[in-house]
Amino acid sequence: MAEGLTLDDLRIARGEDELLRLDAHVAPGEVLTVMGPSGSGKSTLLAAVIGTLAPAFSLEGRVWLDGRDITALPPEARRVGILFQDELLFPHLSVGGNLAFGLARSVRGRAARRARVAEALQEVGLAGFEARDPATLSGGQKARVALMRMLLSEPQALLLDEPFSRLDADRRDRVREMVFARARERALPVLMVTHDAEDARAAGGRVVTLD
Ligand SMILES: Nc1ncnc2c1ncn2[C@@H]1O[C@H](COP(=O)(O)OP(=O)(O)OP(=O)(O)O)[C@@H](O)[C@H]1O
Repeated sequence: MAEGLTLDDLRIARGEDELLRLDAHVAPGEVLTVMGPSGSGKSTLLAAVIGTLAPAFSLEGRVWLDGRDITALPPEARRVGILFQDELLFPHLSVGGNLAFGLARSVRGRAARRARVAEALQEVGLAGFEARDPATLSGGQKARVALMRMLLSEPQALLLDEPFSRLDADRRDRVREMVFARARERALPVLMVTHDAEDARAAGGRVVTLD
């Protein structure tokens, strides 16, 4: 199997009703945008890829990631990162605590972990924000922390579920560019669900529409 994310004749049904069918390969560094009306199954598709599909649904076909068949793996073993519309930062942890939570176990030792968190904050223009309470951040700052928390877990693919829709227009452009640039640098395949044609245009890749 090729590098990247492959949805190999994926079919999701609820009882007798087929909700969606998709056959697609997303190469490393490429963005595939999925559009479609409300209820067409966009979030359900992402749930199938991260491994959190509700029991009401059945799944056929396979999901491959960098040559591994991840279809039946538990979510934490898949190495797929996701960003949602809501950043979902842990409110009881500091910014640094949120990032340390995401940090891959392979980074060992207190000093090394601290350094990696500091570097991540620096990378998104938030140097020195370790002790801040997430509640005191702007929407764009929260989005950047969520992005780095996800990347620190060293995913091999990135899923985006309307991640920019809560941001105001100005921040949306900057955060979007930051997310796509990081994904390209790390050669991550990206699967993005959105209602926003501007997201699709900025991603620059192929668009599939669910009906
Ligand atoms: N846990 C669940 N159990 C049963 N049916 C569900 C469940 N979650 C969603 N559905 C149904 O599955 C269909 C697809 O839902 P989904 O959330 O994937 O759509 P969507 O395209 O993401 O919609 P939106 O654009 O509004 O977010 C809908 O008919 C929805 O009601």
